[in-house]
Amino acid sequence: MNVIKLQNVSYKYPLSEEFALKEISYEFQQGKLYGIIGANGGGKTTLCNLVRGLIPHFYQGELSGEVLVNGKDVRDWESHVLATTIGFIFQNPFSQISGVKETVFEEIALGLENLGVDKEEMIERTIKVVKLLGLEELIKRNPNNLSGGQRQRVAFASIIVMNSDILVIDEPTSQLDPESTAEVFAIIHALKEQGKTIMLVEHKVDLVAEFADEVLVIEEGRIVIAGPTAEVFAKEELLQKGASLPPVALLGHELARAGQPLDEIPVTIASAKEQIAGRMRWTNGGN
Ligand SMILES: Nc1ncnc2c1ncn2[C@@H]1O[C@H](COP(=O)(O)OP(=O)(O)OP(=O)(O)O)[C@@H](O)[C@H]1O
Repeated sequence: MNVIKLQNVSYKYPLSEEFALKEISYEFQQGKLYGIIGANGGGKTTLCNLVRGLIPHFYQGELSGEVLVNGKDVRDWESHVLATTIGFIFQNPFSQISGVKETVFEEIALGLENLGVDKEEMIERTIKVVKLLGLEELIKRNPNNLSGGQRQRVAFASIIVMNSDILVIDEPTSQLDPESTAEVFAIIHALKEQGKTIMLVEHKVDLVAEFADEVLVIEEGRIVIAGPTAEVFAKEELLQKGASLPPVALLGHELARAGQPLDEIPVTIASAKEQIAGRMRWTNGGN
């Protein structure tokens, strides 16, 4: 079942000459993780803003085509209802903390409090998310005194507690160190396992290759390549589209050029290891 359907969507920001999105059509299926990649200024954030209803509810501009969320056009959704249907996490962990709460626990519960959720239920749901993300040690801390990685995990908790089935995540690790990045991807993976539909804008293509079911490459407002992750990253022409390839895929292409092709272009480390180990067994057997 598709939860988001874009049909021939074009969009131009107010006062802008150029369309930021051009004739975009794609269906996002329930429970899948979609990696969105491409060069800077291609339109990835604009696509996120469209799906979460900021376009056209906040940004006016010129919008044509259909944008359906759970079968209903974004133009017909009330923006506050759409905001709880789609959870949104963005790149700057520092601007995602409200600044009005003194403990991490209260910060995570804030969205539920704003919705007027019953206190007992609010505490119960917050405790569940704290446990899920292993944030027990942080709950009494002041959210304003956390590191970037800790803030991003609290931002995820604040969204997860709302129980949205669709999550739009825009470059969540761009300001994080490798350790915090790994923690954030573990959370994203767990959310996918729970059946959430996830749109993830991410420049780190090796992580997209590990976790995404499908990948969309966006260049100058158009989807130029899209499909199952292994198929998309096997295409070397991605490099001409302003996107990069996971290092193992580059290795696969190099080996093919050197006349030693693997059975298929690997896009994950596991697949590369398996194929290279298989090749070594074969070589040793041949000696
Ligand atoms: N509020 C705005 N008003 C006018 N034009 C905008 C606005 N926001 C973005 N744009 C333009 O729309 C185009 C797409 O921008 P967008 O931020 O969606 O790209 P992106 O792929 O997310 O880039 P990045 O990887 O740098 O975040 C760019 O040409 C950008 O200058």
